Amino acid sequence: MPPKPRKNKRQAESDELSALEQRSKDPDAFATATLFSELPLSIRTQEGLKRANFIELTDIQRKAIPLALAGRDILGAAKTGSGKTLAFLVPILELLYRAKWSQFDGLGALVISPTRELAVQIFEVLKKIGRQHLLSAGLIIGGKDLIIEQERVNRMNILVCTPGRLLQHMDQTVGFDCGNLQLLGMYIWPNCRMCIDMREYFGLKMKPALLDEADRILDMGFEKTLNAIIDNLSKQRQTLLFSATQTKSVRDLARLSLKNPEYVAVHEKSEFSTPQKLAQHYLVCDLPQKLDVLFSFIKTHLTCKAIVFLSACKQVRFVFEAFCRLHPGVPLLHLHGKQKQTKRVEIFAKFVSMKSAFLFATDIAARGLDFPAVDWVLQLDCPEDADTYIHRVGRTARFDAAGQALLFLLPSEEEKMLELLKTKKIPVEKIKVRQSKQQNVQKQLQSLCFQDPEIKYLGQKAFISYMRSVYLQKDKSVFKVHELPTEEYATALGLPGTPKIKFITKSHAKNATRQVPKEVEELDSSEEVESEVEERRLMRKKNEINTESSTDDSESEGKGKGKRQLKKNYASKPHEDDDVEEEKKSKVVKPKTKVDRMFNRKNQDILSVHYGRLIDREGDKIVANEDDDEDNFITLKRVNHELEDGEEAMLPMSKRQLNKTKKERIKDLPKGERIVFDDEGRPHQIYEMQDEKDFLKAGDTKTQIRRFLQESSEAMTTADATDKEVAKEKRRQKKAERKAKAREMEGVDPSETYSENEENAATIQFSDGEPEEKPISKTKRWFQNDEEDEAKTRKKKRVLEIEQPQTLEDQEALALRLLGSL
Ligand SMILES: Nc1ncnc2c1ncn2[C@@H]1O[C@H](COP(=O)(O)OP(=O)(O)OP(=O)(O)O)[C@@H](O)[C@H]1O
Repeated sequence: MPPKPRKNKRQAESDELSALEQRSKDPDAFATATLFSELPLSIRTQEGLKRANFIELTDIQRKAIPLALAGRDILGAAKTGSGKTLAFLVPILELLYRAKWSQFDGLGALVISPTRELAVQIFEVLKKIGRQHLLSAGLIIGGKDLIIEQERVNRMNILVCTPGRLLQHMDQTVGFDCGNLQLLGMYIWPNCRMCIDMREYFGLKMKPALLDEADRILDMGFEKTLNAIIDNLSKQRQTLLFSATQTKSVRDLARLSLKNPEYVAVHEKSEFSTPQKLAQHYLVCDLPQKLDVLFSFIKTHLTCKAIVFLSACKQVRFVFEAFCRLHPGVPLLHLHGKQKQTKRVEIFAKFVSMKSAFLFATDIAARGLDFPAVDWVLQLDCPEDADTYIHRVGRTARFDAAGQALLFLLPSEEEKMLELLKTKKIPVEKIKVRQSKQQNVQKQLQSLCFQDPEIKYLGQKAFISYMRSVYLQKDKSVFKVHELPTEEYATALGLPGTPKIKFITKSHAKNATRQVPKEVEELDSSEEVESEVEERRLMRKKNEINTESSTDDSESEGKGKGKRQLKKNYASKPHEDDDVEEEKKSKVVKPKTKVDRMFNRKNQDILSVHYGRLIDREGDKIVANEDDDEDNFITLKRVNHELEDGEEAMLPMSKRQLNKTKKERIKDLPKGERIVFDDEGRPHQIYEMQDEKDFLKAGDTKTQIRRFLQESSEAMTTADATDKEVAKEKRRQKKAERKAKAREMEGVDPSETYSENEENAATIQFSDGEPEEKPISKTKRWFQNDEEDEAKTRKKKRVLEIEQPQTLEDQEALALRLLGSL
């Protein structure tokens, strides 16, 4: 008897699996493979890859996939854009398929991504190549409906997720079980303190797991999260770890953590660690000229697609908002960690789909994200280190494409940064800006700041954020905060004055007067970063006119002495505030008038109001006292240098306020008042006491009491009469309605008679100037005629007058009459 076709199919599948199993045992046999079709992959995977247009293997894929299919742990290193995602997604699909994984086996593979964008991206690739498989896959990232996820998560075989959300499900979702997990994929980025934690995790706790890209973004909070996640997972896993940067850390990871891992490094023929088709340039430019050069670049590259990296969210916001108002002639976008997740994903998708656009971004966009066809990567602010540089430029020249990169360096950064790049084998070529092509946007920015307090506020925050980011950089040989021309930079941003930045409290002043600390870690928690916005130039002008002295200033001068001393010691000459210097030299307190103080206060108000009103443009979140660092979840750029919450003064404050302690400031806050509202909604103080003299003007107390009683009783009588009238009217209306209803029941058209309120019973239409009364009636349909109307009325009028039956006989008679009438 011939076998049933279904059995045939099953048999064929099982034959295929055993053949694949057999072929996978010798990974060396695929050392020269160039196509996916040459690898021992199932027909389903082959089909998925073909449909997604993945035909040829990249180097890392050729080396890593056969090893992973043979069940080996892998530590891979390959340049950005070299196709590492497929190098771990293909084995996930294949290994689960070979294990005949079904919906009843639960979760088989987990890919943990540090950023939601990256998770979305991986999931998209997985969907493409896995469409022929019967496995279920889900994306669980923060910012989505947890309940919906909870309903589905238990049915998934592969999950791509972010760590926080995964842990949430582990804690809260009933039945969520990772005990059967075969593969764990994770983006762990070395070259940071997280790597040290990761080494411990993998070295001491983890058995083979599937990992992808080691790097930096994970924050300290992740340490605990990861710990908790790992505890929940099964111990039977396979590890594949990939990194774009071949750091010692990755090798350490291999030595310490994995059992006999294969170290797969893809060294292209070129001796450089960045893609061959990537042309890399740098230019040296003074800080105040940076925006001019950037704007000129945009104006001369209107058809390009580019990413501009800046060091802080607030800088991104300022440059984006300001440049949007300057209308450069190309779409501008911005992406940073303070935006809501949905907005970030939306912007990401928008930029992906655009042909020409400039995206201003923080390092949130530097790693892992695959923006197709990016022509240029500009680094307006110097990257933290050479690895960050590699990741940033890796957003262009991806896979087979060509790309260009331009790094902006300050004169003080040039020498050391170039050294760093050289040690990492990154070839960069110096270029010069053609002065004839350079535009000056300083005047436009100044006028923007003058017209729009929001822009001014953002500019001030951008200034402070930039300064802070430079100050917090670990490599002080590259980043020299004291060499920055602060005043010129503030002017270049269009600001009317230089926001004052002090990096230390009075308590720290004595120690700090000697030298600038080399490492920021040395500073203890009492360290304070203060920001104060001063309209110095305007104030100076006003002071010249008016010479009235002010006690306010002398006070703040005295109190602020320590800080100024500090400033002197910290800041280099160009950084020094001219006004402060002048004041010090003359030892005379500059006078300030009442008007000046009012102006100052008024301006502060404007800023506060605008700060509060700052638009939630494109989903940006503005949180008071928030840090400049990226999204808490994904980044902690310099973990050890984190400033304490609230250290940065967000709202502009007067000097006197700044010199007060927190307690004193709270004391100064206005006390609340109790207010009562009358019937008309007018506010009144709870006790409105009148002055006695004024009170007696209206007569003595007794007379006033009598008058009050009389007036009150009169008012009450009038109110009583009105109430009665209203009640009477209501009764009359009700009566009329009842009567109308009764007539209707009797079959009489209520419009034929006038009710007591006859004017309400009919609508009045005007024709030929004469009012004409027309009874309300339903508009006739197109198929109705007058005869039908009459018939209806006749039918309605056939009402049986029935007397209430008293006895059984009466009821019988009534029944007969009713029957007879039908
Ligand atoms: N075999 C292939 N054939 C064609 N295109 C490929 C292939 N492998 C990867 N790509 C494409 O190359 C680009 C980069 O791939 P991928 O994002 O996996 O690189 P990566 O090494 O993970 O980069 P990064 O280190 O920046 O995260 C993607 O657009 C991807 O679609």
